Amino acid sequence: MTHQTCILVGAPVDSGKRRRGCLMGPDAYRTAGLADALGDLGHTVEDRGNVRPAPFTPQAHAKIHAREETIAWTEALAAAAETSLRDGLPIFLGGDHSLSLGTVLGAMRHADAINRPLFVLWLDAHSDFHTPVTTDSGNLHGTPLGYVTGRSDFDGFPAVTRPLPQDNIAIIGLRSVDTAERAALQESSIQHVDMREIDESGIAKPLTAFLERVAAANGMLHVSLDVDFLDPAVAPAVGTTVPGGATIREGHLVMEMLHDSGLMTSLDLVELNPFLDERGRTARVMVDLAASALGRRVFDRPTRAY
Ligand SMILES: NC(=[NH2+])NCCC[C@H](N)C(=O)O
Ligand SMILES: [Mn+2]
Ligand SMILES: [Mn+2]
Repeated sequence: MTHQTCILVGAPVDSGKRRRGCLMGPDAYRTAGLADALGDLGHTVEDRGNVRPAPFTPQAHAKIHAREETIAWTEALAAAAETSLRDGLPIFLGGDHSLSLGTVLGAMRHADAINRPLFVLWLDAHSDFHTPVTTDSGNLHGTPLGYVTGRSDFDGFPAVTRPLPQDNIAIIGLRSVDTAERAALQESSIQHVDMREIDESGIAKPLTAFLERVAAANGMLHVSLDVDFLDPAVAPAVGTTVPGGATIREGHLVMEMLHDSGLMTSLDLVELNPFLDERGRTARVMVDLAASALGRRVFDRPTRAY
């Protein structure tokens, strides 16, 4: 695809779980050379710096960690997502996965405004489909898909007036799903692809099926890439490692196919915890994956029509 305006939006959200460190993510991506990698592909790159939440008053909760802070981030990031989507292809530099409560909400508002359906591709070991009531951990990074699909009990968060249809979501890479999430997911019409299915059929098959649905609906496509989608052997800098994840090549194949499809309209890079990294190697892997999603390739291939 042709040259795009890539807008880097720092989202140093660290409130979605108890282990600190994701707030350093945006600067780790900058240090690992994300802007140059995209610029080298011929794109215009605009770094808008980091979003900041409006002031909030923390309250004590028996169960939910940092609820008010996460609400403030959700509002700020929804606004940033809506604005940046008007100007180009935003890449949100996380930050933990609770940032996607905001980025997906903003993408939903933008899609509504231009009257196109929004689709979401969730690349993750986890389904992040909890609500503040079903969560065992109290960590809101496990809830963004619950929130945007309109599940109940997100009191105090911006209202989700037109929920994202479950049919418009695919989760690929699953290998850690809590009991309450599993029940809800199996009752839902979310396309959910676990590691076994990837092992048996290859990752391209379920991804192709999803991209065909996006293309047929002339959809916008928000991609949310959690570091723990990858195997911890190749991407150790994440607080919620689960063995048996995607290989580097599976990660690149997904990104290359996304680029070939021409469908991706926004991207989250989430859960990088530079405090847990080994000399920046996970940050560099994530930058390389983003570059593949924006057109870096070994050889040109005939484009596949979806
Ligand atoms: N974005 C993530 N890394 N989510 C992990 C969630 C893990 C677990 N399901 C929980 O709710 O606590
Ligand atoms: Mn996640
Ligand atoms: Mn995860």
